[in-house]
Amino acid sequence: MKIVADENMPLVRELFSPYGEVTTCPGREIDSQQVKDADVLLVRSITRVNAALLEGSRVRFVGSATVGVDHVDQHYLEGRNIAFANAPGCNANAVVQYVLSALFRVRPDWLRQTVGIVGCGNVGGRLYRTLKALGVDCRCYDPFLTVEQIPDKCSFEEVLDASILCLHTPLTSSGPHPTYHLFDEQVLRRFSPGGLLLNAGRGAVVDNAALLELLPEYAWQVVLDVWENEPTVSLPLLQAVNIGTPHIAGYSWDGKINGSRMVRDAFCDWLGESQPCSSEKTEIIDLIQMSSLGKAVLAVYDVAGDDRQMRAELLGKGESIGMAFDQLRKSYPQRLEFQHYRVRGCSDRTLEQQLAALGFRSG
Ligand SMILES: NC(=O)C1=CN([C@@H]2O[C@H](COP(=O)(O)OP(=O)(O)OC[C@H]3O[C@@H](n4cnc5c(N)ncnc54)[C@H](O)[C@@H]3O)[C@@H](O)[C@H]2O)C=CC1
Ligand SMILES: O=C(O)C(=O)[C@H](O)COP(=O)(O)O
Repeated sequence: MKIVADENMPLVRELFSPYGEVTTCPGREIDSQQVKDADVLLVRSITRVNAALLEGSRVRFVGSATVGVDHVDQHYLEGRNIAFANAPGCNANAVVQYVLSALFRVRPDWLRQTVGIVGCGNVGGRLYRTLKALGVDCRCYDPFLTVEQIPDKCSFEEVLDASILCLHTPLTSSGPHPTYHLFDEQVLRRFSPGGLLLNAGRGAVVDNAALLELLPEYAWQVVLDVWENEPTVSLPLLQAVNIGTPHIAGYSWDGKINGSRMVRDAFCDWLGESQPCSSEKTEIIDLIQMSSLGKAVLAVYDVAGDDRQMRAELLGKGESIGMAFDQLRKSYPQRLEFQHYRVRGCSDRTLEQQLAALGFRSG
């Protein structure tokens, strides 16, 4: 069996070589020539999977080690009887931890403010439960969920009244509630001046040109992990935001490995074989002298480092912005999630409980 895979899918050789011959290449270079005699195609979000790529190939299974599926023409795959699997929820912890880091970095007193969450699935729902455990006032907009699923469900108008807005929707352009440019000029103008807007869903959920134009007037704080027209992001917008990162919110090591494993497991199901079990030991790192929640979060993951690197690599790059953006993602350092950290010697009971709510170990 011939398996063609994005080289940025960690452990792909270890996980898939028991089933066939694995060839890897950069995701943006996967083309119809490379896949024409492949049986299996494994991608991440940067490979467009559609008729142009697959027509005439013998691909029977497509796996995407991602949550988002806007790069995959699932309708085409169904029509051609090509099996498809993605990795729902694989990196939800990573994105929640990115959000916490960004909030502590940009607005240290955010715990006392109202946080609006738009899109309350694996990421937004986990963020909601984490914030509730910390006692934060939340309101949630997700037209596909019930109030039983999300007790603080509210209308779109109400979510726009929050002082902090976190966007975690997929990118959709059809259906009853499409998200493409959901935050267009008119909607952005309804968001409180001085509010904090964070987008870690998909870039085009926010009209980036409108955001850039309105920013001076509304003095929002802005955190963007995702951008319209990635990898060619708008440099004026990067300069205008408080935190800008190269679509790495979900890039914890755990999240990326989960993605690869979930696709491998779905592939085994498709083959009708049992899923191999993994017996990996969790690496534990000790943290000491953590006097506050913000200190612990930023000690483990400080989003400001990713922001600095993005500015250093992209600003002044001219035509090679896209290459620099992709390179930052490809060479992203190993980032371990909070569950790998044990906080020692914490004498404050409330802080200990809050750390536990975020997934830190105690001991
Ligand atoms: N920045 C990054 O690294 C990452 C970005 N993502 C993006 O974030 C999105 C969300 O991830 P998950 O929570 O894991 O997906 P999910 O599929 O579990 O949840 C998405 C939620 O958005 C809701 N939704 C859909 N349309 C909506 C609308 N018009 N208004 C409000 N809510 C709407 C759905 O009902 C669902 O509950 C993904 O589709 C992906 O595009 C996901 C992981 C990492
Ligand atoms: O899972 C998703 O959806 C994401 O946005 C991923 O974190 C994107 O990572 P790549 O697939 O672009 O490496």
